[in-house]
Amino acid sequence: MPSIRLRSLGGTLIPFLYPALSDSTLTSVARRLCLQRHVRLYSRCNSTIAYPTNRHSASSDRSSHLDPTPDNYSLTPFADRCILTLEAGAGGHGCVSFVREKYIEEGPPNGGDGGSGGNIYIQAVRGETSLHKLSRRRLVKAGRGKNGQGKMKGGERGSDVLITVPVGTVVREIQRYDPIEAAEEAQRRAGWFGNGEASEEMKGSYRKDKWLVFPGTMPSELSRMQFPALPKLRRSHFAALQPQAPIWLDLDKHMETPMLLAAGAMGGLGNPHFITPDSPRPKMATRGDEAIKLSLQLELKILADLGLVGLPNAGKSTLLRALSNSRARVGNWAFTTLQPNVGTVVLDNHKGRPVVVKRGKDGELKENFTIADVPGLIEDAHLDKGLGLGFLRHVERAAVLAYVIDLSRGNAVDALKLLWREVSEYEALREKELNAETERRMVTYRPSRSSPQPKEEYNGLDEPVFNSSSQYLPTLTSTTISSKPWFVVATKADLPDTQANYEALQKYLDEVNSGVQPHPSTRKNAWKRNLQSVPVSAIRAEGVEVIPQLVMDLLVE
Ligand SMILES: Nc1nc2c(ncn2[C@@H]2O[C@H](COP(=O)(O)OP(=O)(O)OP(=O)(O)O)[C@@H](O)[C@H]2O)c(=O)[nH]1
Ligand SMILES: [Mg+2]
Repeated sequence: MPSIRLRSLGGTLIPFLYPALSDSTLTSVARRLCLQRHVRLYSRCNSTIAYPTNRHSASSDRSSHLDPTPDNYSLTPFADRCILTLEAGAGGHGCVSFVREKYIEEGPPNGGDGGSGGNIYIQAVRGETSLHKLSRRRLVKAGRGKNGQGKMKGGERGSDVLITVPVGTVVREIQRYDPIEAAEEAQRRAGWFGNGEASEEMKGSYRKDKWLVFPGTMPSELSRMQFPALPKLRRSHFAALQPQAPIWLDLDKHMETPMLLAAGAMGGLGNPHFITPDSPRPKMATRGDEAIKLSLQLELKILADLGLVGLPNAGKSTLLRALSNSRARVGNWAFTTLQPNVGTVVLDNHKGRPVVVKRGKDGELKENFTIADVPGLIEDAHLDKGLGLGFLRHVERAAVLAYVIDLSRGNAVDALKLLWREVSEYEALREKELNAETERRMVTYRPSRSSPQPKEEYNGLDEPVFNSSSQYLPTLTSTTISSKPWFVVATKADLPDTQANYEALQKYLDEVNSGVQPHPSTRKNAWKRNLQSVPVSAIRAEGVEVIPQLVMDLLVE
């Protein structure tokens, strides 16, 4: 089949898009893009794209992928925020039991200890993409330890629970109830904790919530029974592995092993623990401890390499389909996309030489990169109009941003400025939020494993303790949006009368490059090295070939 360089279809010259630009201007665009390779790509694309006479035969698969019917899409349940309550496992009760054997009339005590409660772990794993399962679950409880049994049998440990989350999840603590800390606090307030010993008052009293007695003990007998002092509060040895309170984790990497969030409580003590010379057959055991409860907020911020930002109906999802195997929904109306879509662009198709080869910053050969497509932004999105702003957090952490501009709808330069205005507003909002959060974290309340304070120093107020060390503070900011590398994808370039719009857009970017025009974000440290616009027809997959190389070049910056 002959390959056709220029062909008129519906008044549009194909390929590629703007033949007027193809010889002189295109070479200069390519130079601007530092894309000598791309010229090859362009020219290869020009010389190899061949349109069959019947457009719908050979290319029907491809075109139906890029211009699908509105119902041809895959929709996976998605949630990017959720609040979870975690309850580590409570401890099992200790057992009151005695040896019963022939010829041993009153056997010694042999009640086993209760098992400790299960732990709750978290792990960020690559395969997960959404928090929807957790948002439905709301309460996560680890297993309770089993009770101890006779013959000195200790109770089994409660079952652990593992929460798996997508890579990119940020975990923040909202509330915490630590029974040990609460008990220590209560003791301190009551003045029992002067020298770390329980006072005489605590001895001899029966507390239903702490003690278990031999079954069948009569109330009258109970009142005569002498109870020893309650054993010291114990933390499970796992508790040392819990993250520092208040929890703030940024799980931005795949984790090989789970991380402990909440350790289970200790089990109660069996009756042999309470043997004294005066009471060789104690009829009491302690109940298992209550476990820690945490309320956490989980927020997913997708970690894609390229984020697509654009007005509704600009063609973002079509572009994503053209670059990857994504089945994002496409439709000729605003807000077709209601939740973020992530697609993966495979650079090495494993058919001979890789299409694009680049080593990442860490020297690792990159075989693919990911693209996040989010709902469109509209004017005044920062005033909570439309959907896009709420979803901008998913492109906030993308390494490179692509502003997708529809060339067939109004002035492309105005559209780009509008997008930047909204993105800048979002950035300002985020900065405020981060500052407030940093302040909040600089003032932390008494850490959970604090040693009891001497009585005279304790003034009875819940006074915040200033945490002068910042070593536990995680890095709060990723790169600000305006300082990320970015470029413009000018879509729908196949439509008539779009060429002038594209030229004006590129002229504007050149002027920003050279400093004649201010950066559209109006920020000081905004990125403006080699600003470029790439004209494409996503619906025909024309011109999109240069994007992977361009992204890879910018990723290494
Ligand atoms: N002619 C032409 N039409 C396109 C092109 N890209 C997208 N379209 C059409 O533009 C319409 C909108 O495309 P989408 O990809 O859904 O746009 P979007 O930016 O994802 O829209 P929202 O999800 O609503 O923000 C669809 O009817 C597409 O077929 C293109 O390059 N050329
Ligand atoms: Mg879309």
